[in-house]
Amino acid sequence: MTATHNVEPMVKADAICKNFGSNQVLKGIDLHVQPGEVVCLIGPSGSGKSTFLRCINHLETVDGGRMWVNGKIVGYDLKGSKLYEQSHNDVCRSRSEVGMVFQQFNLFPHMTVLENLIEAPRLVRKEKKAKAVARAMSLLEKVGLAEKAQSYPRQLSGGQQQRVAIARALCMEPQLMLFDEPTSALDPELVGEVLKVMKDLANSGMTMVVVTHEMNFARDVADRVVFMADGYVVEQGPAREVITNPQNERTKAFLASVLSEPAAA
Ligand SMILES: Nc1ncnc2c1ncn2[C@@H]1O[C@H](COP(=O)(O)OP(=O)(O)OP(=O)(O)O)[C@@H](O)[C@H]1O
Repeated sequence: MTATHNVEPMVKADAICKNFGSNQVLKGIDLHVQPGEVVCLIGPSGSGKSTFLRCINHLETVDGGRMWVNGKIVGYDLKGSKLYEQSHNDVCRSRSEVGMVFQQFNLFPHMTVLENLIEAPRLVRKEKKAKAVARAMSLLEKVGLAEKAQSYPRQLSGGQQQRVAIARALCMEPQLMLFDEPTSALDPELVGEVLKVMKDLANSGMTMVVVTHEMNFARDVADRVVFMADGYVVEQGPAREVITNPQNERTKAFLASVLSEPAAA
Protein backbone atom coordinates (compact mmCIF):
# COMPACT_ATOMS: atom_id res chain seq x y z
CA MET A 1 0.00 0.00 0.00
CA THR A 2 3.06 2.23 0.06
CA ALA A 3 4.59 1.20 -3.24
CA THR A 4 8.01 2.63 -4.00
CA HIS A 5 8.74 3.27 -7.65
CA ASN A 6 12.02 3.78 -9.51
CA VAL A 7 13.77 1.20 -7.35
CA GLU A 8 14.67 -2.42 -8.05
CA PRO A 9 11.41 -4.43 -8.18
CA MET A 10 10.86 -6.96 -5.40
CA VAL A 11 9.56 -9.38 -8.03
CA LYS A 12 10.61 -9.19 -11.65
CA ALA A 13 9.07 -11.89 -13.81
CA ASP A 14 9.96 -11.74 -17.50
CA ALA A 15 8.15 -14.01 -19.97
CA ILE A 16 7.62 -16.83 -17.48
CA CYS A 17 6.44 -20.08 -19.09
CA LYS A 18 5.47 -23.27 -17.32
CA ASN A 19 4.22 -26.57 -18.71
CA PHE A 20 2.90 -29.65 -16.99
CA GLY A 21 3.46 -32.25 -19.69
CA SER A 22 1.61 -30.99 -22.75
CA ASN A 23 -0.44 -28.56 -20.66
CA GLN A 24 0.98 -25.05 -21.17
CA VAL A 25 -0.07 -23.40 -17.94
CA LEU A 26 1.91 -20.13 -18.07
CA LYS A 27 2.45 -18.69 -21.54
CA GLY A 28 4.80 -15.77 -20.96
CA ILE A 29 3.91 -13.88 -17.81
CA ASP A 30 5.52 -10.46 -17.31
CA LEU A 31 5.00 -8.94 -13.90
CA HIS A 32 7.02 -6.49 -11.82
CA VAL A 33 6.07 -5.89 -8.19
CA GLN A 34 7.58 -2.87 -6.45
CA PRO A 35 8.65 -2.88 -2.79
CA GLY A 36 5.63 -2.07 -0.63
CA GLU A 37 3.19 -2.86 -3.39
CA VAL A 38 0.17 -5.14 -2.86
CA VAL A 39 -0.83 -7.03 -6.00
CA CYS A 40 -3.87 -9.31 -6.23
CA LEU A 41 -3.94 -12.02 -8.89
CA ILE A 42 -7.48 -12.83 -9.93
CA GLY A 43 -8.95 -15.01 -12.64
CA PRO A 44 -10.90 -18.15 -13.41
CA SER A 45 -10.01 -21.54 -12.00
CA GLY A 46 -7.11 -23.12 -13.88
CA SER A 47 -5.77 -19.85 -15.28
CA GLY A 48 -2.35 -20.43 -13.69
CA LYS A 49 -2.45 -18.04 -10.70
CA SER A 50 -1.23 -20.53 -8.08
CA THR A 51 1.37 -21.94 -10.43
CA PHE A 52 2.75 -18.47 -11.05
CA LEU A 53 2.84 -17.76 -7.31
CA ARG A 54 4.71 -21.01 -6.75
CA CYS A 55 7.24 -20.07 -9.45
CA ILE A 56 8.02 -16.88 -7.51
CA ASN A 57 8.95 -18.96 -4.48
CA HIS A 58 11.00 -21.70 -6.27
CA LEU A 59 8.27 -24.22 -5.56
CA GLU A 60 8.01 -24.83 -9.30
CA THR A 61 10.80 -24.66 -11.85
CA VAL A 62 10.03 -22.62 -14.95
CA ASP A 63 10.31 -23.79 -18.57
CA GLY A 64 11.07 -20.38 -20.00
CA GLY A 65 11.69 -16.81 -18.95
CA ARG A 66 13.50 -15.36 -15.99
CA MET A 67 12.44 -14.50 -12.47
CA TRP A 68 14.21 -12.25 -10.00
CA VAL A 69 13.15 -11.91 -6.37
CA ASN A 70 14.71 -9.14 -4.33
CA GLY A 71 17.39 -8.69 -6.97
CA LYS A 72 18.39 -12.35 -7.14
CA ILE A 73 17.66 -14.58 -10.08
CA VAL A 74 15.43 -17.51 -9.25
CA GLY A 75 15.09 -20.86 -10.91
CA TYR A 76 15.75 -22.05 -14.39
CA ASP A 77 15.60 -21.11 -18.00
CA LEU A 78 15.56 -22.73 -21.41
CA LYS A 79 13.76 -26.01 -20.85
CA GLY A 80 15.82 -27.81 -18.29
CA SER A 81 19.23 -26.52 -19.32
CA LYS A 82 19.27 -24.99 -15.84
CA LEU A 83 21.35 -22.01 -16.84
CA TYR A 84 20.41 -20.19 -13.69
CA GLU A 85 20.23 -22.99 -11.23
CA GLN A 86 21.22 -21.92 -7.77
CA SER A 87 22.95 -23.92 -5.11
CA HIS A 88 20.73 -25.52 -2.48
CA ASN A 89 22.05 -23.00 0.06
CA ASP A 90 21.21 -20.07 -2.21
CA VAL A 91 17.68 -21.41 -2.67
CA CYS A 92 17.22 -21.82 1.10
CA ARG A 93 18.59 -18.35 1.77
CA SER A 94 16.39 -16.60 -0.77
CA ARG A 95 13.35 -18.70 0.23
CA SER A 96 13.67 -17.33 3.75
CA GLU A 97 13.20 -13.85 2.27
CA VAL A 98 9.78 -14.94 1.05
CA GLY A 99 6.91 -15.90 3.35
CA MET A 100 4.12 -18.00 1.90
CA VAL A 101 0.64 -18.72 3.21
CA PHE A 102 -1.43 -21.48 1.62
CA GLN A 103 -5.11 -22.31 1.47
CA GLN A 104 -4.53 -25.12 3.96
CA PHE A 105 -2.74 -23.82 7.01
CA ASN A 106 -0.01 -26.50 7.03
CA LEU A 107 0.77 -26.10 10.73
CA PHE A 108 2.67 -28.91 12.46
CA PRO A 109 -0.11 -30.68 14.38
CA HIS A 110 2.15 -32.15 17.07
CA MET A 111 3.61 -28.74 18.00
CA THR A 112 2.07 -25.92 19.99
CA VAL A 113 1.37 -22.62 18.29
CA LEU A 114 4.54 -21.15 19.80
CA GLU A 115 6.64 -24.14 18.72
CA ASN A 116 5.24 -23.79 15.18
CA LEU A 117 6.49 -20.21 15.12
CA ILE A 118 9.97 -20.73 16.52
CA GLU A 119 10.83 -23.91 14.60
CA ALA A 120 12.11 -22.31 11.38
CA PRO A 121 14.10 -19.43 12.93
CA ARG A 122 15.76 -21.93 15.28
CA LEU A 123 16.51 -24.50 12.55
CA VAL A 124 17.34 -22.29 9.58
CA ARG A 125 18.90 -19.32 11.29
CA LYS A 126 20.26 -21.09 14.37
CA GLU A 127 18.60 -18.38 16.39
CA LYS A 128 18.76 -18.44 20.20
CA LYS A 129 15.48 -19.67 21.69
CA ALA A 130 14.83 -16.52 23.74
CA LYS A 131 15.09 -14.31 20.67
CA ALA A 132 12.85 -16.57 18.57
CA VAL A 133 10.27 -16.73 21.37
CA ALA A 134 10.25 -12.95 21.84
CA ARG A 135 9.62 -12.36 18.12
CA ALA A 136 7.01 -15.12 17.98
CA MET A 137 5.09 -13.68 20.93
CA SER A 138 5.16 -10.20 19.44
CA LEU A 139 3.75 -11.58 16.16
CA LEU A 140 1.10 -13.58 17.99
CA GLU A 141 0.09 -10.30 19.70
CA LYS A 142 -0.20 -8.69 16.27
CA VAL A 143 -2.55 -11.38 14.97
CA GLY A 144 -4.50 -11.34 18.26
CA LEU A 145 -3.51 -14.84 19.40
CA ALA A 146 -0.94 -14.39 22.17
CA GLU A 147 -3.18 -16.25 24.60
CA LYS A 148 -3.14 -19.31 22.28
CA ALA A 149 0.65 -19.72 22.33
CA GLN A 150 0.50 -23.01 24.23
CA SER A 151 -2.51 -24.41 22.35
CA TYR A 152 -2.26 -27.03 19.64
CA PRO A 153 -3.55 -26.27 16.11
CA ARG A 154 -6.47 -28.71 16.52
CA GLN A 155 -7.72 -26.57 19.42
CA LEU A 156 -8.06 -23.50 17.16
CA SER A 157 -10.67 -22.46 14.61
CA GLY A 158 -9.71 -22.38 10.92
CA GLY A 159 -9.43 -18.59 11.04
CA GLN A 160 -7.18 -18.74 14.08
CA GLN A 161 -5.01 -21.41 12.43
CA GLN A 162 -4.61 -19.25 9.35
CA ARG A 163 -3.63 -16.26 11.51
CA VAL A 164 -1.00 -18.49 13.15
CA ALA A 165 0.21 -19.51 9.67
CA ILE A 166 0.61 -15.83 8.75
CA ALA A 167 2.50 -15.13 11.98
CA ARG A 168 4.70 -18.15 11.32
CA ALA A 169 5.58 -16.89 7.84
CA LEU A 170 6.44 -13.49 9.33
CA CYS A 171 8.79 -15.06 11.89
CA MET A 172 11.45 -15.37 9.21
CA GLU A 173 11.22 -11.60 8.65
CA PRO A 174 10.44 -11.95 4.93
CA GLN A 175 10.77 -9.13 2.40
CA LEU A 176 7.84 -10.48 0.41
CA MET A 177 4.65 -12.31 1.41
CA LEU A 178 2.79 -14.60 -0.99
CA PHE A 179 -0.79 -15.68 -0.23
CA ASP A 180 -2.44 -18.49 -2.17
CA GLU A 181 -6.21 -18.24 -1.61
CA PRO A 182 -5.70 -17.85 2.15
CA THR A 183 -9.41 -17.68 2.96
CA SER A 184 -10.81 -20.29 0.56
CA ALA A 185 -10.80 -23.09 3.15
CA LEU A 186 -12.50 -21.01 5.84
CA ASP A 187 -16.10 -20.87 6.96
CA PRO A 188 -17.55 -17.57 5.72
CA GLU A 189 -17.79 -16.08 9.21
CA LEU A 190 -14.03 -16.55 9.73
CA VAL A 191 -12.89 -14.93 6.48
CA GLY A 192 -13.01 -11.36 7.82
CA GLU A 193 -10.58 -11.95 10.69
CA VAL A 194 -7.91 -13.25 8.30
CA LEU A 195 -8.48 -10.46 5.78
CA LYS A 196 -8.12 -7.93 8.63
CA VAL A 197 -4.67 -9.33 9.51
CA MET A 198 -3.70 -9.17 5.83
CA LYS A 199 -4.95 -5.61 5.55
CA ASP A 200 -2.89 -4.58 8.60
CA LEU A 201 0.14 -6.20 7.02
CA ALA A 202 -0.46 -4.32 3.77
CA ASN A 203 -0.77 -1.07 5.72
CA SER A 204 2.54 -1.80 7.45
CA GLY A 205 4.29 -1.60 4.05
CA MET A 206 4.81 -5.31 3.37
CA THR A 207 5.15 -6.28 -0.29
CA MET A 208 2.41 -8.79 -1.02
CA VAL A 209 1.21 -10.90 -3.92
CA VAL A 210 -2.19 -12.40 -3.17
CA VAL A 211 -4.15 -14.96 -5.19
CA THR A 212 -7.72 -14.42 -4.10
CA HIS A 213 -11.36 -14.58 -5.01
CA GLU A 214 -12.14 -11.89 -2.39
CA MET A 215 -12.95 -9.02 -4.73
CA ASN A 216 -13.74 -6.53 -1.96
CA PHE A 217 -10.29 -7.13 -0.47
CA ALA A 218 -8.71 -6.75 -3.92
CA ARG A 219 -10.60 -3.51 -4.57
CA ASP A 220 -10.02 -1.93 -1.15
CA VAL A 221 -6.54 -3.14 -0.15
CA ALA A 222 -4.53 -3.93 -3.29
CA ASP A 223 -2.60 -1.31 -5.22
CA ARG A 224 -2.92 -3.30 -8.40
CA VAL A 225 -5.09 -6.10 -9.70
CA VAL A 226 -3.82 -8.50 -12.34
CA PHE A 227 -6.42 -10.56 -14.20
CA MET A 228 -5.10 -13.85 -15.59
CA ALA A 229 -6.81 -16.25 -17.97
CA ASP A 230 -5.46 -19.28 -19.85
CA GLY A 231 -1.89 -18.65 -18.72
CA TYR A 232 -1.78 -15.02 -19.83
CA VAL A 233 -2.09 -11.67 -18.09
CA VAL A 234 -5.19 -10.33 -19.81
CA GLU A 235 -5.65 -7.04 -17.96
CA GLN A 236 -4.03 -5.21 -15.07
CA GLY A 237 -4.24 -1.81 -13.47
CA PRO A 238 -5.07 0.11 -10.30
CA ALA A 239 -7.22 -2.16 -8.17
CA ARG A 240 -10.34 -0.05 -7.94
CA GLU A 241 -10.31 0.72 -11.68
CA VAL A 242 -9.98 -2.93 -12.74
CA ILE A 243 -12.61 -4.17 -10.30
CA THR A 244 -15.17 -1.44 -10.89
CA ASN A 245 -14.49 -0.62 -14.53
CA PRO A 246 -12.77 -3.50 -16.34
CA GLN A 247 -11.91 -2.90 -19.98
CA ASN A 248 -11.41 -6.41 -21.29
CA GLU A 249 -14.46 -8.55 -22.10
CA ARG A 250 -13.04 -11.60 -20.30
CA THR A 251 -12.35 -9.56 -17.16
CA LYS A 252 -15.88 -8.18 -17.33
CA ALA A 253 -17.38 -11.65 -17.64
CA PHE A 254 -15.25 -13.04 -14.81
CA LEU A 255 -16.07 -10.18 -12.45
CA ALA A 256 -19.75 -10.39 -13.30
CA SER A 257 -19.71 -14.10 -12.38
CA VAL A 258 -17.86 -13.72 -9.06
CA LEU A 259 -19.63 -10.55 -7.98
CA SER A 260 -22.98 -12.23 -8.51
CA GLU A 261 -22.04 -15.06 -6.11
CA PRO A 262 -23.49 -14.80 -2.59
CA ALA A 263 -21.29 -12.67 -0.30
CA ALA A 264 -18.78 -14.65 1.80
CA ALA A 265 -19.74 -13.00 5.07
N1 LIG B 1 1.63 -30.22 -10.14
C1 LIG B 1 0.84 -30.19 -11.23
N2 LIG B 1 0.85 -31.17 -12.13
C2 LIG B 1 0.09 -31.15 -13.24
N3 LIG B 1 -0.77 -30.13 -13.54
C3 LIG B 1 -0.82 -29.12 -12.66
C4 LIG B 1 -0.05 -29.08 -11.47
N4 LIG B 1 -0.32 -27.92 -10.80
C5 LIG B 1 -1.24 -27.29 -11.55
N5 LIG B 1 -1.54 -27.99 -12.66
C6 LIG B 1 -2.48 -27.58 -13.71
O1 LIG B 1 -2.15 -26.26 -14.08
C7 LIG B 1 -3.33 -25.53 -14.41
C8 LIG B 1 -3.33 -24.24 -13.61
O2 LIG B 1 -3.50 -24.55 -12.24
P1 LIG B 1 -3.41 -23.42 -11.12
O3 LIG B 1 -3.67 -24.09 -9.81
O4 LIG B 1 -2.16 -22.66 -11.28
O5 LIG B 1 -4.63 -22.49 -11.51
P2 LIG B 1 -5.39 -21.39 -10.65
O6 LIG B 1 -5.63 -20.25 -11.57
O7 LIG B 1 -4.61 -21.11 -9.41
O8 LIG B 1 -6.76 -22.12 -10.30
P3 LIG B 1 -7.68 -22.08 -8.97
O9 LIG B 1 -8.29 -20.71 -8.91
O10 LIG B 1 -8.71 -23.15 -9.22
O11 LIG B 1 -6.79 -22.41 -7.80
C9 LIG B 1 -4.49 -26.45 -14.14
O12 LIG B 1 -4.88 -27.02 -15.38
C10 LIG B 1 -3.91 -27.50 -13.22
O13 LIG B 1 -4.58 -28.72 -13.38
